[in-house]
Order: sequence, then C-alpha cells, then structure tokens
Amino acid sequence: MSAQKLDGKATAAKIKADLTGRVAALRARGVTPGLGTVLVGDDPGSQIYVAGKHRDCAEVGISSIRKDLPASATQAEVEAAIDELNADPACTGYIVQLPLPGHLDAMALLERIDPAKDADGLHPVNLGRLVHMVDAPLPCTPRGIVVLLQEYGVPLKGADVVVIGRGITVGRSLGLLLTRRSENATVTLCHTGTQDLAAHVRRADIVVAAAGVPHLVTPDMVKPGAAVLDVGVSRVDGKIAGDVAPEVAEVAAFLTPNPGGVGPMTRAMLLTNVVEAAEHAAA
Ligand SMILES: Nc1nc2c(c(=O)[nH]1)N[C@@H](CN(C=O)c1ccc(C(=O)N[C@@H](CCC(=O)O)C(=O)O)cc1)CN2
Repeated sequence: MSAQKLDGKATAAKIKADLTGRVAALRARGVTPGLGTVLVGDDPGSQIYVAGKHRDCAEVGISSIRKDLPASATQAEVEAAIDELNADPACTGYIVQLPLPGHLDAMALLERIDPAKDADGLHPVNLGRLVHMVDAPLPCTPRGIVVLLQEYGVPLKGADVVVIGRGITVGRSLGLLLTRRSENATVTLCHTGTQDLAAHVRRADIVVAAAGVPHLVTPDMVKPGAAVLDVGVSRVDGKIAGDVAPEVAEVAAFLTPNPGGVGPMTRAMLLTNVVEAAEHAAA
C-alpha cells in the first residue's frame, strides 16, 4: 500500500480562498478583522510561525498587529502587551505564541487574554466551553486535523483514535474535540506514562502523533489501512523530522506530509477563528 497524501497545504489554500471572500464582505460592511500576536524571545520555530501568520493575514485581507518582546521580558511587560491588545479595537482576536520562556507564568498570561478575543481557543473559559460541548473558538491544530480528515472523507464516527501527546495545544484539546457528539470518535490519549504505546497504536483507525519525538511511530506499529497524522516537529540536521517514520506510508491508507500537512492547517484555522469572531460580532 502507498498512503494517500492528506495534503494540508492544498486544503489550507482552499480555506484561505473562501476566507478572502468573507473578509471582503466584512470590509464592505465596515468591519475589518484584525489579528494580534504576542511573541516573546527568539525561538527560531516561533519566529517562523509568527511571520507566517502575518503573511497569511495579508493574503486574505485581515489586518495584523505584532507585539514582539525580548526573551528577557518580565511577566509585567508581557501582561502590559496583552492588556494593550485587550483594549485595542483594531485587534479583534489575538494569540500569545507558545512556548514562552521558562521564567514566565504561561497559564497566568493565557488567562489574562479577553476570552472574546482568544483566537487560539486556549483560554480556560474557551477550553471549558469545549468540555461543555458548547460553541467556542477551537484550538487551531485540533480543528485543522478534524477539517483535514473530513476533507479526505476519513470517517470519524465510531473510529478508534489514538492521540500521542497530552499537551494543551494539540493532544488534550483534540481528545475533547473528537469526543463531541458531532465527531463521536473513541479516543485514547497516550503520553510518556503509557506502558505499551505500540499496542495502543496497532489497533487505531486514526493515529495522531504529537509527541515531538522523531520517528516515534514506525510501520510495524500501524494497522494496515489506518490514517496517520504527523504533528511532531523536531529539527534534525537543519531539516524537519516528524514523529512518524516515512516508511509508514507503505502501511497506512492516509498520511500527512510533514511539512505540508498539519502545520498549514493550523494557520488556516487561526484565520478561520478570527473571521468567525468578526462575523459573530458584526451579526
Ligand atoms: N499560541 C500558539 N502557539 C503554538 C501553536 C498554536 O496553535 N498556538 N502551535 C504550534 C506552532 N504553530 C502555530 O503557532 C505552527 C506550527 C507549524 C506551522 C507550519 O505551517 N509549519 C510548516 C513548516 C514550517 C517550518 O517550520 O519550516 C508545515 O508544517 O508545513 C504553523 C504553525 C506551537 N505553538
């Protein structure tokens, strides 16, 4: 078997084309969506992702505001940047880029975001809404994974999904999203405390690898015909190495490339969250 590519880049391009029209319609009504970003420090990956988010905004007509702070920024300085975006009417939604330098209290900073401007869906109020299965902005990577699976007709209802990684931006939130009644999947959340990872992965219809361990998922672990989504990003010898070994393509029915899979979907879902919030506000 050679897996069909779950093409995040192409799917994101279609989503951005649709958003361009919706932003133009909002602008015609005098509403300009505006995305803010708070970036602290000089993590090379974060620099690339934030630059990409601003390029995406320009592409679809969303205005954008950057707040870049040095790695030495204090908790009070980052809080001040957040307070400015909370108060700025030109900013309809924003994100605090993660990870933050270790001396900062990330949880306190996420809690300081106005939940109505939380473009990442990571504020505890919005995650709580997800727990309650009521409308809220959804975390971008999990939402992008669901949209990508739907785009390629991979069934979710009743599927056994194994998610590897319990971080809040991907694994834990994805478990909440996939177990809503609308998705109705059965989710096993594996993590560093899981005793026999291979045994869990082997019986999964869908595997989402978000552990940040290069080539953690090998072909012998994958059920023939499964869909495999590679979220992990490690840089090995200057190149991206995902959590999924390339040979998995010989066993899986569907596989995301990495790069070009989940990453572009994450960015497209951020734009979607911003446009949806502006549409709700304008309604
Ligand atoms: N506040 C947040 N921080 C982080 C999130 C998030 O959703 N919100 N997710 C990740 C990083 N991330 C978005 O911020 C992100 C990751 C990857 C990509 C992407 O397009 N990757 C490209 C490759 C680009 C490269 O590294 O060369 C791809 O996969 O094709 C976009 C966004 C952690 N932080």
